[in-house]
Amino acid sequence: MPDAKDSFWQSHDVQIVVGVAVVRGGLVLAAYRPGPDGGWEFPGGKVEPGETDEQAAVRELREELDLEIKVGESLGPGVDISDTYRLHVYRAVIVAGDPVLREHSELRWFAPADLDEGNWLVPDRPFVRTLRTRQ
Ligand SMILES: Nc1nc2c([nH]c(=O)n2[C@H]2C[C@H](O)[C@@H](COP(=O)(O)OP(=O)(O)OP(=O)(O)O)O2)c(=O)[nH]1
Repeated sequence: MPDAKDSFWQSHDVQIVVGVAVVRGGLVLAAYRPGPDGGWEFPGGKVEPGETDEQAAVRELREELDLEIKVGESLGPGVDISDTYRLHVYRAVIVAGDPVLREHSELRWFAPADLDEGNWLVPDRPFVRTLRTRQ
C-alpha cells in the first residue's frame, strides 16, 4: 500500500532542466551564471511541456549561444536541483557556429583535467567529475 509520502511524490511533477556539455577539440564549454547564486554551469535551461530533453537542449543552445548542436549521450543519472527541478546533462558536439555570449557573464573552454567542480553550481558537480575522469 502506498503511504501518504509515496502518493505525494507520485503526484509531484518534477521539471527537468537540461544542461549541455559541448565538447570541441577535447575541450568542454562552461558558462558562468552571474549573481549571488552564480557559478560555472552547463548552458541549457528548462524543458518545456511537450519537448524532449534533446529538443530543449537544441532550442536553448540556439537561444543562449547561437549554436547548432548535435546531442549525444547522457552524462549520468539526473541530480535534484530542488524539490521541483532536476538536472539532466548530455554531451553534444557543434554542428554550426561559434558560441556567442548573451546571457552569461563568461564563456570558457576547459580541458577536462582543469575542471574544478568546486567552482560549479552544486547540482553540476557529479557531471563535472564524470567529464574530468571519463573524457
Ligand atoms: N542552465 C542550467 N541551469 C542550471 C544548471 N545547474 C543548475 O543547478 N541549474 C539551475 C539554475 C536555474 O535555477 C535552473 C535553470 O534555469 P534557467 O534560467 O537556465 O532556465 P531557462 O533558460 O528555461 O529560463 P527561465 O525559465 O528562467 O526563463 O536550473 C546548469 O548546469 N545549467
